Amino acid sequence: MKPAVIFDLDGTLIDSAPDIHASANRAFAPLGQSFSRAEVQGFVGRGAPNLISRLAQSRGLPGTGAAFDDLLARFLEIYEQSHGLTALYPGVLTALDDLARTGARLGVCTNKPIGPTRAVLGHFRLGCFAAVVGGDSLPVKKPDPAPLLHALDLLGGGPMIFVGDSEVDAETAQAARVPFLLFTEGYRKTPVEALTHQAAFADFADLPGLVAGISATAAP
Ligand SMILES: O=C(O)COP(=O)(O)O
Ligand SMILES: [Mg+2]
Repeated sequence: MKPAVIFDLDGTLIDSAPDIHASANRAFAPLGQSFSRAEVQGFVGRGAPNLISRLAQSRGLPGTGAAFDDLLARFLEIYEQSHGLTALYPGVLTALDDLARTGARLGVCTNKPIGPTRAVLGHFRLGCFAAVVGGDSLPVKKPDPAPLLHALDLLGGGPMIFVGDSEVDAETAQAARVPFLLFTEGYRKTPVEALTHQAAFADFADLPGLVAGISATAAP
C-alpha cells in the first residue's frame, strides 16, 4: 500500500504568519493593543484559541471568559477572509503533484480551526487532500496523536509519513509512532537537532525523494 503523506499547514505548506499577524492586530485594535510579527508567529502552532489567549495574557488581558470569547470570534471572522498576505512555500505544488502521481494518499492535519483551514486550501485551489483535519475537528489537538491518526483513518489506514515544521508536529509524530519529516523553513523555535525527526528538508523539491526513501525502507 502506498504511504499516506499527511501535512501540517501553517509554516509547512503555507507561510500564513503575515495574515495571522495582520488579523490579530485588527482584532486587538479596539483594545488598543498591537503585536510584532515575531510575537504572533511565536504562538502559532497550538491553535487559534491558544494564540489569542497567549497574546491577550502578554498584555495583561484575560485569556478566558466572555470578553476573550468575543475577541477570539472577532479574530476568526477577520482571519477566515484574509489570504492576501499568505503564500505557498516554493515548490509545494510541484511536490504535491509528484507525490500524487506516485500514488501517495495526501492529507492535512493542522491545529488551525477547520473553517479557516478549508478557506485557505480553497483559496490556493489545493483540492488534492482526501482528508483534512483541523484543530477543532476532534475534542483534542496536536500534539495528541488522535487528529493525525484520524486523518490516516480517513485516508484508509496503512503506512503514514507526517510532514511538519514545529515542536508540536515532532511530538505528535512521536506520540503516533510514525516517521516525521521536518520542514526547516517554518515557525520552529527549537534547533533542528533537538527535534526527533527522520529527515529534515529546506526545499520541497527534496520531499518526494525523502518520502520514496522512507517507503522503500518500510516495505516488507
Ligand atoms: O496554530 C495554528 O492555528 C495552526 O498551526 P499548524 O497548521 O502549524 O498546526
Ligand atoms: Mg505548523
